[in-house]
Amino acid sequence: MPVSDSADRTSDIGTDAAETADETAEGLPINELFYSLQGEGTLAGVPSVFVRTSGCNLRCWFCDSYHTSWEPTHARMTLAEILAEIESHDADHVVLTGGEPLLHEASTTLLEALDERGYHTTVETNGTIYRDAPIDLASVSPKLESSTPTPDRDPTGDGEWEARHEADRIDMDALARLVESYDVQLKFVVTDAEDMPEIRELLADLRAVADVPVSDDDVLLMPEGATRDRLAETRARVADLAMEYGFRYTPRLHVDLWNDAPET
Ligand SMILES: C[S@@+](CC[C@H](N)C(=O)[O-])C[C@H]1O[C@@H](n2cnc3c(N)ncnc32)[C@H](O)[C@@H]1O
Ligand SMILES: Nc1nc2[nH]cc(C(=O)O)c2c(=O)[nH]1
Ligand code: SF4
Ligand SMILES: [Mg+2]
Repeated sequence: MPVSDSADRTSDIGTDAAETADETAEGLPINELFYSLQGEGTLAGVPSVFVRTSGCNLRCWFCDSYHTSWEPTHARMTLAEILAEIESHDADHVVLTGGEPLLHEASTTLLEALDERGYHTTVETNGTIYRDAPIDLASVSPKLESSTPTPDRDPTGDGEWEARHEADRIDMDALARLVESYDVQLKFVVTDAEDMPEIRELLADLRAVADVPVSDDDVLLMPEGATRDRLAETRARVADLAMEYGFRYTPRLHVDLWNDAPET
């Protein structure tokens, strides 16, 4: 269902502090809600309902969900409306994504309601926020230095977000709590070999602080690219890097199938 044109659209939200419990009653800012195939990660190919919240605490220059981060637009939906829309599709997997879905306290309430109804839940998160919720797969995509919106790569301005993004993109405590609490896949967006030393350092730091092992099997390299043309430039290089380093490769099936169309 396209929800981005709804009349109750409000202005900018969710770019600063996490939302409070008071706001839970008002539901969630939803950019889009649609049925598709999971395009990324270990569940690639699984029919799933996607719930995309709006608002993000980071600003990756390459963000393929521009209208949840750089220019957030949304309709607020109550949890009852979201659940009814999910239940109208014949799927047992739900993917909660964004934007950054864990900014919102109400994401926990939604996940609890989905769990009660027997859904498998995947949460797509940048790994900077921990919440205690029934999450079957935490699909964590920590952001590398190559994601930072430097002035030459800023899609809207002159690098105004560079320092804040750089300061906030890794929170080792939140990452450790996520890997300790949930089944996790660590899904790194990779462009070329320059990304690899940082991935190895991040894994070493995480393994030093986390109380559970972090297997290379749970580390996925995903080619950077929001369009078929861009993926054609990055995917073979990233596949080679996965083989060289012994990590997994994940495709972006939805980009192959539907390019950059909304609600896919
Ligand atoms: C839009 S994000 C929303 C969830 C969360 N904010 C995050 O970044 O993980 C969903 C997924 O798309 C990935 N992504 C965003 N832009 C991308 C791009 N241009 N190429 C490849 N992956 C991208 C993110 O890394 C993340 O795994
Ligand atoms: N088909 C499809 N699969 C996805 N897996 C993760 C996505 C996301 O944006 O979080 C995504 C998405 O946007 N579309
Ligand atoms: S963290 Fe996710 S939603 Fe936020 S800007 Fe980066 S890719 Fe986009
Ligand atoms: Mg996507």
